[in-house]
Amino acid sequence: MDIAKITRLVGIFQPKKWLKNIGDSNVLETINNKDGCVEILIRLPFPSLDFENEVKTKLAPKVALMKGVESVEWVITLDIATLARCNDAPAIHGVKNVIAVASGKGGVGKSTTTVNTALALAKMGAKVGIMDADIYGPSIPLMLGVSDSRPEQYDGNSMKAINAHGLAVNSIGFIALHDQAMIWRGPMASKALMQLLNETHWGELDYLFIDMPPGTGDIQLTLSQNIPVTGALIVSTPQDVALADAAKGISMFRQVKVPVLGVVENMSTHICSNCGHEEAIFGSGGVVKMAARFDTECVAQLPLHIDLRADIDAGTPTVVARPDSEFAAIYAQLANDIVSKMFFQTHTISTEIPIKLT
Ligand SMILES: Nc1ncnc2c1ncn2[C@@H]1O[C@H](COP(=O)(O)OP(=O)(O)OP(=O)(O)O)[C@@H](O)[C@H]1O
Repeated sequence: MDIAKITRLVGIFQPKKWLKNIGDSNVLETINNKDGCVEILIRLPFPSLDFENEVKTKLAPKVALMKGVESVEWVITLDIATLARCNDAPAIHGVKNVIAVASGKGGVGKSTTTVNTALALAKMGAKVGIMDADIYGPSIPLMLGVSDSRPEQYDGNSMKAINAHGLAVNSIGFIALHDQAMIWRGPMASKALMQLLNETHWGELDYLFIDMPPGTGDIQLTLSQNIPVTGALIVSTPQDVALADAAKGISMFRQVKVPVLGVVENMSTHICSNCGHEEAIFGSGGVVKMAARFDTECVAQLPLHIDLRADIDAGTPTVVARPDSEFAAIYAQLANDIVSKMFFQTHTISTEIPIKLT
């Protein structure tokens, strides 16, 4: 059996599409050969459903047909890269990459999208967390079924993130009464949220999602400037009023040089749970058009469906409650697309010694 040929085959297959620079992160780790039983170890810098699918459908059959190859075992492991943060902001202790999820308008499904996408990414093997920064409606604890929990003290001066469905979670709702948080002035709210971010012991995370407060005011602007964000995801419904606000969100992130990963169209159509009839109650095609106008793209379309609402209200989001559903598949593809986009649109940095903001 010709190991060099297998190496070449894997080499030709992967750097073209999967890596900007093969020297950046060696995807092909080793090939072991024991009497025709080949073990191919691949190390990916981000979780990828697409890569696994292509290995299975395109590469594996070619290797299996090679002379002298009796059997092949593919081992795909993750060694998630730390990517450049906007404005070179200092890192959050233990956190490799930060994804801000924002919406211009409230109630469009930003938290629902955050929770399901984070869970989908965790299912793909990444270590994921969520910080609920939505002072106007901190709903993440409820959505993950941990609203009665409280973060424990850690090290005397920080709190330990709660574990919910395998995610590390902390919420402004755990530490401030809802009515109290809502009336905070801009600087007070931003300070409290930065404290929550930096004084939480997140553990080792590959990706931390930040569920931002809706809107594009002072608080949101200050947060986008101070949080070491790798990329931002915008959520909108296809309705004109929501789109106008989502466009303001894109402009806000661009102003502070945060790369926008794309726009999720939530409540794209309504699917009747009785007859399956699909209707574009908020209009159709709005997000695709708006995203194109702002030189970004619509990264996913989720319908308005009773299961998505009922699952999350019960504290078991759809990705967990119905892992084989079409909705779970859409969130998995969304998670897949944003992490690969982040990887390709920026550069890898070393995991530096983090400096805490106070
Ligand atoms: N695709 C969907 N299908 C059905 N219900 C949905 C969908 N997306 C969101 N919802 C429901 O709509 C309500 C608002 O969603 P969510 O809290 O995620 O919005 P939000 O944008 O985070 O709101 P806020 O502005 O309060 O932060 C929730 O009850 C949620 O369950």
